[in-house]
This record gives sequence, structure tokens and C-alpha cells, in this order.
Amino acid sequence: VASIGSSFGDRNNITAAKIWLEEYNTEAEKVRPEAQEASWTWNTNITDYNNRLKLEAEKKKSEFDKRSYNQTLNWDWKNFTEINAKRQFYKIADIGESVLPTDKFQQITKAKSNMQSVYSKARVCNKPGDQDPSKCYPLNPTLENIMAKSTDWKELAWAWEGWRNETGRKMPDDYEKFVELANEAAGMNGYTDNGDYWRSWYETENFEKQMEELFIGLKDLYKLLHAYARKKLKERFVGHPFPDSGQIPAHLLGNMWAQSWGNLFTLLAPYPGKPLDVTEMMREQNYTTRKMFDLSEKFFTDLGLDPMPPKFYNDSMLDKPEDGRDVVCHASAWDFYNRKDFRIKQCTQVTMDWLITTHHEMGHVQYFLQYKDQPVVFRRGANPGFHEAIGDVLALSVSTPKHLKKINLLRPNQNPDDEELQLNFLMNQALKKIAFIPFGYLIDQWRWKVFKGETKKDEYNEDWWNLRCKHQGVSPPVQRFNTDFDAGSKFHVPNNTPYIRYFVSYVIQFQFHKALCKEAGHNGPLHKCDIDQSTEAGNKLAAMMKLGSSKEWPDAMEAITGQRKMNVSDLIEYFAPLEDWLKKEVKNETLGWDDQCGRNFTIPTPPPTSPPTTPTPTPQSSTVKPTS
Ligand SMILES: CC(=O)N[C@@H](CC(=O)O)C(=O)NC[C@H](CC1(C(=O)N[C@@H](Cc2ccc(O)cc2)C(=O)O)CCCC1)C(=O)O
Ligand SMILES: [Zn+2]
Repeated sequence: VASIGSSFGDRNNITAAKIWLEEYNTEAEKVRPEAQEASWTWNTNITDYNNRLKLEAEKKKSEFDKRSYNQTLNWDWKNFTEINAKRQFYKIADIGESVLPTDKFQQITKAKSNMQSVYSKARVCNKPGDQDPSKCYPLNPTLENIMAKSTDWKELAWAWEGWRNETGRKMPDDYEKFVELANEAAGMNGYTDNGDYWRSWYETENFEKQMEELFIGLKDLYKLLHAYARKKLKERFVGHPFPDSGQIPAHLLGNMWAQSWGNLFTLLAPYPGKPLDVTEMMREQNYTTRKMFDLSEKFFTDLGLDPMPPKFYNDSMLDKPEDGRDVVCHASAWDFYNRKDFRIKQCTQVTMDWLITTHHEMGHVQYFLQYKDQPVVFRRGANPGFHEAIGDVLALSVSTPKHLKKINLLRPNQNPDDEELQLNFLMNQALKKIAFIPFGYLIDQWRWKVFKGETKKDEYNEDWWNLRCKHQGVSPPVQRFNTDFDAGSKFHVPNNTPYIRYFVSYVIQFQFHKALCKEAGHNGPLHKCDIDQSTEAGNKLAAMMKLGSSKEWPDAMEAITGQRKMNVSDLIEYFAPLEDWLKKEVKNETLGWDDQCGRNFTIPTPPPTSPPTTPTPTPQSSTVKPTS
């Protein structure tokens, strides 16, 4: 194709090239909305019929992408001097899996649809104590609530193991097929493998090294929190087996993946007598889903940012449907790339966690609104981590006792300036933000190795537990086998959504918070800052979001923070008061764990009968004392 001269005359005619870019945009604003609409229909009503329509629309979009890619070959765009036009061509030419020939494209979308369907339809039965063993439970809300509230080791282990049996264990073949075809597509696009392609979105030299350095910078803080949680959980579950090697059994941390420990707040709060029970306050005030969204929207508009378009509330799915249909409950925010349709789909519950999630999703929609007049290919975050950070930055202000008081979600007798309450608040934040760091880091460490071919299918689970044990310091509550596929029990793996973006977000959201607090004129400790109603802060955020992905992310970082690097210093500053408190609390504890775990936690093949269903204690690994 490259040999065909451009039909617009010479290959360097920038004027003609810009005309073509306009035509591409007009076409893309028709094709993408159709693909999004079909995907939305399936996500909000999982049926074979809607799946067929989704696959058909994805096929049509991939053909448009292929055609567009071929047309970019008519231009010598890599040598264009106009940066904006050159960058648009670069992104139009980056067509991902659409590069595959039709039959292989169908195969990869089928494999992904199979895994997404298994994940979204999964139910777990045989609940201990149930009269009717055939009664089955979904993740949202039942299993999540059990993981959040139960202190019964057996019940927690049932939910933890059952979820993995009903999801990950049914996926290895489809996942292997997906990896093979995603790597093939990446190769056709000039990348070494799919991980190389995913990392290319950060346009950052030695990106893996940079991520490792950020992670190393946060390890000590995590080890303090881990040691404290382990100490208190051993008290709660006295008599139950904790491995000598120092890990915490993964089902005890209040979350199905041990990725956020906020549900352990009542156990871990420095001053239990001063609760932050926002969920109870919301329920006492008869909060509804819509009230949660109105609250979030008001925070954005009080910063001078955009309100939701009128259609938003009509077209979104903000509650789990009650008509029994299967939906993808996992929250998500949708840009239809037609500058008019923006939606959120989530199965909202009235809790503080869901108020945070609502801000997170509204942050995505705000970014969509701010860059909606960019060319279609620039309607993305400066890098994927930026898109994940917006909602969380606002939530850092909303969560403060000062702000909770303002919106009447702090108990009337509680004083926001009470230093003990403030320390409880910091612990609550740490249980979500610091606890998350190793998890946010390790998912793509695992996937990058799979894409590189360093982890073969029969090592998927051993390598997963190697990383979970080494970086997160958790262990499986029941024996794991290489016929299990525990990575597949986490939404983003079957859904093929990259994850390092969340690790990046958790670092940069504190850099943004620091910069916006300064803009808002905040004085005093960073964790007490509430940027509410600061249009100066809002303007800075809006200016960055309007860029979309039209500039490389250091430009966007500079627009907010005045400097061009990611660093962990603001996160560490935010948690400094708690760090001091934790150091005292764990001075007699051994920090960390023995990270030579791999084989200890997975054995290659299951015994002749199916793996034990009743939880057996984690194997007492070698007597090696945990490293200090
Ligand atoms: C069409 C489409 O897919 N759109 C993208 C957005 C876009 O790319 O434009 C999208 O909506 N992705 C869904 C995903 C949902 C959530 C998630 O998965 N979160 C992570 C990690 C985490 C957890 C707590 C937290 O406070 C922040 C992050 C997890 O739950 O493990 C669920 C709850 C929060 C965010 C999301 O919103 O990022
Ligand atoms: Zn997000």
C-alpha cells in the first residue's frame, strides 16, 4: 500500500493531510459511538444476542481502523514538522488488535467475551451454614459484603476459594489464546509484545525501571502498615494458622483481593472510640444513589468544572437492575466520542466506599467533558494514570473530617480538628491508599512477564503467588494448584484492562493534591486540605484535562505541579503523622516477610481427587525467619 502515491498529491502536502485528518475525525465520530453503544448494550444486558451485536460492531470498527491505518501510509507523516498533525497520525496508526486479520480478530474478541461473561455471571454456592446448598451468591453485593464484614475464618475462606473456582479456574485456555493473539497484533504493530505496546502509552524511557523505583520508595511505608495489620489480625484470629514466613492470609483483609483494607478500620483505628462511620450517617439520612451523584457533581461544579449533560442521568445505569438480567456490575465511565453521550454504569450501594467510587467515575466523565473538542484520537488522558487520578484527587478533599462536617456526614458531637480523629482519618486513608500500592504494582508485573513469554501457562498461578507473596506479603488461605488461575479472579485480567495506571494514579494524585491545595491557598498539614469551592484549583485542573493526550504527559504534569516528574514525596508527606504513630506501634514486630515464596504456596498438580474444598491451613513454610 505504501507504494500508492497519495491521492492528494505529494506525501508531504500538510494542507491536504489536515483535510484528511478532518475527514478521519468525522468518520470516527460515527463509527466509535456505534461500537460503544453495542458494547454498552451488552454490558447492561448480557445475552448471546447482544454479544453477537457487540462482536459485529467491534468488527466494523476494526475494519475502519485498518482502512484508516492504510490511508496514513499515503503520508510521510513521521517527517511532518507540525507536531499536532504528526501526533494525530501517530495515534491513528496505532490500531492495536484491529491490525489482526478478520478471523484472528474474531478469535481474540471471542476469547475476551468468554472470560468477561464468566466473570460477570459467576456465582458461589455451598455457603457454610446454608440449609439449601444450591443457593448461589454474586460478588456484588453478597461476596463483597462477606469479605468486608465477616470475622469467621471458614466463611471468609469459602467466599475467597469459591470466587476463584467460579472465575479464574474457568479461564486459562481463553487467556492463553488471548495472550498469543494480543502478542501477534503487537508484533504486527512493531512492538516486542503486548506489554511493550501497553507501556508505549506512557512514552517514557525505561518505564519499568521508573515504576520499580517508585515502588521501592513506598515499600517501607507499606511494611509498617502490613506489620501493624498482621499484629492486630493475629489477635482477632488467635489459634488460626499464619505462615512463619510472615505473610498475612489473603482472605482476612476485608477485600476479595486484599487490595484495599478499609473494611478493617474498626479493628485498626488508633482511637476506636472516635469512629468515622460515614456509611451509617448516609443511611440515617436516607441517602439514595442519585443523592450521591448530586453530591459529587456539586463538588465538581463548585470548583468551576462542568456539570453533567442532561442526558447523562437518563442514559446511565447507576443501580443494579432488579429485573434479573445479567449485567457487568463492575463500575465504569463511558465516552461515546460524539461529544454528546457520556454515561456511568455501576451497581451502587449506599456506603462511603461507593461515594468514593462515584467521585472516581465522575472524574472520568469530567475528563471526557473537558477534552471533548479535541480530535478523537486525543480524547484520552495525558497518560492512563492521569485519567485514574482525577476523581481520586477530589475524593481526597471530600473524605476529610472538615469536609464531612460541612456536608453533615460527621457525627454532630465530633470535632474535625480533634487530633485523634485526624489520626483515625489518616489510618482510614492509609488502609486504602498505602495498602493498594503493592497490588497496583504487581498485576502488570505478572502480565508483562506473561506477555514476554517468561511465564508459561502452567506457571501462571505459581508466578502470581510468587508476586503476591513477595510484593504484597499475603498468602493463600487454602492450598493453591497450577490448575487454579487466581489472576483471573480479578476483573481487569479477564477484562484485559491494564492496571499499572492505578499504581501511577495513587502516586500522582498526591502530587496533584499538593499542587491544587497550594493553589487553593491551603496552609497546614497536607492531609487536612479540602480544595472545595476553589475555582483557582479547578481552573488548573481543567486546563490540564483540556489537553487530553495531545501533549506528552510531562507537559500535563507541569501544567498542574510546575515540574515534570512522578515522585512519591507528596504521598509520604501526606502520611507522615501516621508513619510516626505506626513506627511506635510495631517497634516489637519483625517488619516484612520472607519473600522466597513461589513453590511454598502452589503445588504443580492437584492430587487425584479434586483439590480439598474445606480450607486447609496454609502450609507452614520453611522455618526461615522473615527478613527484617
Ligand atoms: C469504558 C471504560 O472501561 N472506562 C474506564 C475509564 C476510562 O478508561 O475512561 C472505566 O470506567 N474503568 C473501570 C474502573 C472501575 C474501578 C476499578 O476498576 N478500580 C480498580 C482500582 C481502584 C480501586 C479503588 C479506587 O478508588 C481507584 C482505583 C479496582 O477496582 O481494582 C472500580 C472502582 C473504582 C474504579 C475505573 O473506573 O477505573
Ligand atoms: Zn478509573
